[in-house]
Amino acid sequence: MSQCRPFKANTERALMHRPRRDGAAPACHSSTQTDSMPGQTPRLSKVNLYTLLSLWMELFPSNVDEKKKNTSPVAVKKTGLVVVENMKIIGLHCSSADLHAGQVAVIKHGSRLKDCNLYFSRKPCSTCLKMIVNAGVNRISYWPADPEISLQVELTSNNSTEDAKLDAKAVERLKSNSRAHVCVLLQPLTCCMVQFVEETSIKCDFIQIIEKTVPGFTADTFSKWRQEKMKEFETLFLISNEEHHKQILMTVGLENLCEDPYFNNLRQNMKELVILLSTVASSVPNGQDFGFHCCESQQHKDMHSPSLSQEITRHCMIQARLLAYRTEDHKTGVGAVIWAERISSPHHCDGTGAMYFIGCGYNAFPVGSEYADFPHMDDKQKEREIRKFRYIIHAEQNALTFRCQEIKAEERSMIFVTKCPCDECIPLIKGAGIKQIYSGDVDVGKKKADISYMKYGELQGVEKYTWRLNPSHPSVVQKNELRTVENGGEETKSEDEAQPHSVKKICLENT
Ligand SMILES: Nc1ccn([C@H]2C[C@H](O)[C@@H](COP(=O)(O)OP(=O)(O)OP(=O)(O)O)O2)c(=O)n1
Repeated sequence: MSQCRPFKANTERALMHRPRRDGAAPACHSSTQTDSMPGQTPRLSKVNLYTLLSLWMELFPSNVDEKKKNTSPVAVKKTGLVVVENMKIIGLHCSSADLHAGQVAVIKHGSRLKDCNLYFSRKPCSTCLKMIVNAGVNRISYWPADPEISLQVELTSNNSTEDAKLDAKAVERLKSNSRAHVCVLLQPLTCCMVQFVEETSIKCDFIQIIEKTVPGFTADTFSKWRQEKMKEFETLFLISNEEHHKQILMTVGLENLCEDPYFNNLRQNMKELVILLSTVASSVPNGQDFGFHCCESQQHKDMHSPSLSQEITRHCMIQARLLAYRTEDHKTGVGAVIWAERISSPHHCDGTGAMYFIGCGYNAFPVGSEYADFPHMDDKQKEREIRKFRYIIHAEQNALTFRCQEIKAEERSMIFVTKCPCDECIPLIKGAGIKQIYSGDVDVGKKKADISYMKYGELQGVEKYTWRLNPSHPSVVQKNELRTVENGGEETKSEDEAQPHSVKKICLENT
């Protein structure tokens, strides 16, 4: 039996793969979810955004401590977790060397977990589940591949497989006796979403900068990076062998999903989400030469005060890029996420080390408004009165408004925004006490009638990091030397003459 079951909130209609206690087939939504209006660009549903962020959190760059050897008798896989309260993200976590993601959430949020929805990148183990259920969470959604206590044969010995199976049984028992819904929430992506993400990723500020800087960069280069990422992520998040996947689903109590069409649909949905994540991850590539660096006037700081690692900044910017796909502005999607770095307590339980989440947002009309309430036009519309700009809340504004932690003056806090902050947002960011801005800078200095990007350049007292070629790259150093000579009034050569090809060569390895 299959039935349509609308999800609680109308903005969050979900395809719920949840085996029912009466043994019937899981509830199923036959149509594709359409969280976009006709004629609009495709948009990510909240459920899929949270799921993608949970997968991405699993890949949060590990610090040295976390890399220490796992001594558990079972193979425990690192897990990502997103905690959602009243439809707002209040936590982005991942497991550390000592603690699982669910345990981290209990330590961080305690009884505030009551009525929250949790999105795990793997089905949590019984140790975590019993505490989470006990805290009174509303719903626990998990990615239906290998669970936290791995069931993948090649990773486990005979003994540990037995322990893993015992754990899976305990989880089922906890699940059937708890008020919380423990389920798989996945929604098919809106029509053309993957194609849209690919097109917008290649046009995003970061790839545009590479394109302008690197001779010979083409769409094929991006495509190659994307294919490599896809392979890597498929190994991590999917189970290539269908039979193995079915066995895992049976063991974790998802036998209803082993039948077609549910099984095929499930695998298809999972694959598309993994492709989407790989595409977004490729849009801020981790080559050796490009990264987030302090703007020229602040460069001395870049050299002296230790800044965030490129791996972490890139990770956070990709979170912001994912958030941008929930925009309500069908021309320009922007995402923002605020993190801070704890200065006290050297013993961080979180897999994110000293970093902790403060808030996130995307550009959208005021909360609760309906599609037709406000104009959606840009500056091509002659009548200024019916343009979108006076109504839309910017990504940074939403991130600041719905933050779940205070911004502490004594700590280093940073905002990651996919686009340069505009003149409306710069005073807000500075006023909030945010210490660093990581952003795109393609529009810096742009002035339009209703939105401008003039204040960013003059902003003092906040460190500004933009995506560009490493200032210590030979070609940049040589360019600077050339400029010094120019200012000294000596004879200058053309850039091409001055830079032998071997020096200019820029590495674009996407490792
Ligand atoms: N740091 C920023 C910058 C912009 N926005 C949002 C506010 C508007 O929803 C949209 C405005 O983007 P543009 O300045 O790019 O303006 P247009 O959407 O009109 O596009 P165009 O670049 O063609 O002018 O982006 C945001 O949330 N955060």
